[in-house]
Amino acid sequence: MGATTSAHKEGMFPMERIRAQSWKSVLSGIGLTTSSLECLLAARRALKEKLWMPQKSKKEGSTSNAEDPLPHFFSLFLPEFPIWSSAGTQQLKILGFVAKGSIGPVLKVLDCTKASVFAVKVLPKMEVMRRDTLKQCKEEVSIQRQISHPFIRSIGDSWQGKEHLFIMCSYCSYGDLYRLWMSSGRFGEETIRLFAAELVSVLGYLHDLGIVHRDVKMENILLDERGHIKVTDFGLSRQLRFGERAYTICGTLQYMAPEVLHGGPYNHSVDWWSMGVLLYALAVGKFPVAPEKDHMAMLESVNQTTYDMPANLSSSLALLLSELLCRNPHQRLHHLHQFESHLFFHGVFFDPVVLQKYPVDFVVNIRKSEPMALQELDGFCDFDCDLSEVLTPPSLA
Ligand SMILES: Nc1ncnc2c1ncn2[C@@H]1O[C@H](COP(=O)(O)OP(=O)(O)OP(=O)(O)O)[C@@H](O)[C@H]1O
Repeated sequence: MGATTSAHKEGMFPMERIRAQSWKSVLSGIGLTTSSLECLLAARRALKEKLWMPQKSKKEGSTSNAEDPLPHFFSLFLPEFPIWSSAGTQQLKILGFVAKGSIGPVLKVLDCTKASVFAVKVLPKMEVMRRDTLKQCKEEVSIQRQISHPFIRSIGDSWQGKEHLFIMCSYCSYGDLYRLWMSSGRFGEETIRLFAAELVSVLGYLHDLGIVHRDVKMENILLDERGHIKVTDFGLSRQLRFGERAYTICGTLQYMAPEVLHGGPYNHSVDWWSMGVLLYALAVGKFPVAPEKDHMAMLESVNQTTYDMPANLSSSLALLLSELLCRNPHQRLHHLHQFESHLFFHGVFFDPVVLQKYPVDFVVNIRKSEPMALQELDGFCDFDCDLSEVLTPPSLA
């Protein structure tokens, strides 16, 4: 549900942006041309031959390849993804398959040297290139390395093998908010208040650093073993200097603010709109505006729909939702002090230490009765093997 999209065309007018969607222009946008992609593929083929036929090279009397230039298929992903030898991953034991990400699977692993469990996101390099998400993957790692917050999933390590990129981070045993919402339906206002306060604390922190997340949605909010949130997926995030505006149509259609759907200009306020969509769905059990086939139709729908505010919502929550789902970004709530003084948050301290003090009973109780199922991965011994052969088709479909 809710696929993430990005137009990758900052600084252009909407119609130009749409016309410029040919794959050549997309490639040039990340510094790759058609011929450089061909070079890349050739380099990859040559590399494969070299790596997969070491015996043959030795027999033919080839010397050490230590002076060879770094093949493209490695250097493209540096420095965010350093090269690890397979020996480097030997202390990692794969415990199971967690979920299917948009590009590749997420695995649960045990780091035997630290005796701790992590999640490893596995991104096939060819798929990253094919989908033009190289910049996104590198951005995800570099932004996550700059930030540290109790309600943001921390990144442990990132590296590359022959075929894949790997991002290792703290493991969130209760899955994501979307799965919880699907299994439980509407949330009570106490739980919404806590999640909303935690999310306000994260977005306030990011915005103070100039970072706009641009893909706030239930699937990108993980839950730790005490039920607290861990915001993830910084692949579409961007740092905006003071007064700077963005223009890229990106994010997840149903969560996009009208000014994003319009093609900008927009700023950090778009994250507050997305938070409004998310809280509305948690409280009401459905999205404020039904999904449409593309961003033009979605914009029309967002501009025309007057969303229902069910009578059973408290007036303070209804007020908060309407102030977040405000089409005019200048009138939308966007300052921490506006939340601190809001009726819905009466008595709430926006301090992560205080917010984390108690486990979130609602989450813990649901997860106790419905533990997360992990698919076992028999025979998965090499991190860099062909994943499609190891994972059964239904989970990767
Ligand atoms: N650290 C983690 N602990 C537990 N589960 C995780 C973790 N990271 C990711 N997941 C699970 O894997 C899913 C996909 O992860 P993630 O969102 O990082 O991948 P993605 O490829 O960026 O997907 P998308 O672009 O669709 O958001 C998450 O929705 C979540 O269910």
